Amino acid sequence: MDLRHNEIEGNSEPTQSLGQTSHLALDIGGSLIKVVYFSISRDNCIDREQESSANDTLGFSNGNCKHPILQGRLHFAKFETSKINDCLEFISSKKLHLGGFQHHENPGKNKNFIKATGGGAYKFTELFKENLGIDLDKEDEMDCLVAGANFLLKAVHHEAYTYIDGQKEFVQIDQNDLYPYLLVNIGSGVSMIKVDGDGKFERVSGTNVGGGTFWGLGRLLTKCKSFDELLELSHQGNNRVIDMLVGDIYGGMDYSKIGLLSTTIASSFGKAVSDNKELEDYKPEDVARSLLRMISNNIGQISYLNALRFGLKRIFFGGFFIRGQPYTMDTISVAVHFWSKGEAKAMFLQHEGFLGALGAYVSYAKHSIDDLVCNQSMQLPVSASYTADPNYNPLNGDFNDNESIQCSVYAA
Ligand SMILES: Nc1ncnc2c1ncn2[C@@H]1O[C@H](COP(=O)(O)OP(=O)(O)O)[C@@H](O)[C@H]1O
Ligand SMILES: CC(C)(COP(=O)(O)O)[C@@H](O)C(=O)NCCC(=O)O
Repeated sequence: MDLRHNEIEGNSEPTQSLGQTSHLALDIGGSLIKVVYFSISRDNCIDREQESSANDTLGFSNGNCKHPILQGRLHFAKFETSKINDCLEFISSKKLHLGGFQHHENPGKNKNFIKATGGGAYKFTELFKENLGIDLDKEDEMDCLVAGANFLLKAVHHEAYTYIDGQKEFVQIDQNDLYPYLLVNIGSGVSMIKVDGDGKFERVSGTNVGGGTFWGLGRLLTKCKSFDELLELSHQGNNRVIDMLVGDIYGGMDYSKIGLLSTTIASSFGKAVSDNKELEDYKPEDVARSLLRMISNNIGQISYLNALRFGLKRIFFGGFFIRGQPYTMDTISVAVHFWSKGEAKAMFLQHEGFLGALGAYVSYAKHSIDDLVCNQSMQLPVSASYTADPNYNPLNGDFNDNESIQCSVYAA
């Protein structure tokens, strides 16, 4: 299934007004390739020369102003890593790879590169070279996850939100009170990163029971052909058909002495032990629901324990496993709330799956201008405004269906 996101209305084609003005960064993960690219929505470079002559910088070889602030949008797309050729075709068809950077020291050598992170940036280096003629300039995955999260939490107005008991509430983050926090990225696997500042972090834990586990086990147990089909099934299922509840063990009663309600799951998939049924005797939707609950609950608990280790009160969950799905977020939120006795708070991110790709994108900015002959720097603004489709509700759909961030790119 083509995961290509629908092009946002309006001028989403990269324009050529100042030479190639589309920038591209990739996060090639175990399950999904995430693509972030910038394109000018209109050619209104505001020349910063009037603002400050402090910068002695390269002029634009074919632009009409030397220090433009380019108004544009950050676009997001994702592809299954197993269908990497779809991603190559997408990049090629939009000429996104042509807006790249050339190394200053070899101007004669057309050595185009784009920023990439994730394990696939190593695994698919040759494929990108052969198909698009570009080098993948690799950035560390953890660096990018943290840089992407910090950028979003500082730059995007409605980025972080809580979701519990069916209620979604955006959280305004005070930039002076952002750190420390725990970042839990639920991808194929799960990384748990204590973040103390820009570029100051430590990966403190992780688990191999992650998004790939849900997708892999779910596919085997339900015969689903796609992740979306598995997710849809889990919406319809009833986990109590298969999960053994406290009440199933205590004759319908709570085990109140240790604070367990009769409806609390005592043992995931525990009923399958005694029901004397085979897999095909269970509805696939009930299996999918129990699996989603088990994995989400497990991640929520491990996350809380790591937050407890370091006295962290805020846990931000990212990664495409979440997909803004109410049941997933509610399960994680309830787990964190229950185990922390309300001390810790689970929060989610609008751009949950694009943390790494955004981190790779902003890493262009760390190159000094001496290293690059570039069409524009990657200095992203602190105050990108989030331009959402008015009909978009993250609780119903996938973030990157028709979403983008309105932003400006400052030329150094
Ligand atoms: N369309 C999809 N196809 C496959 N997996 C998906 C899809 N949407 C969400 N997922 C979930 O997201 C996980 C991958 O999340 P992601 O953050 O991209 O991690 P990675 O970097 O390992 O690919 C998958 O393991 C799966 O659980
Ligand atoms: C190896 C990874 C960082 C790769 O990231 P991903 O592609 O899963 O987003 C991640 O899969 C992971 O942290 N796995 C868990 C390893 C552990 O048990 O800590």
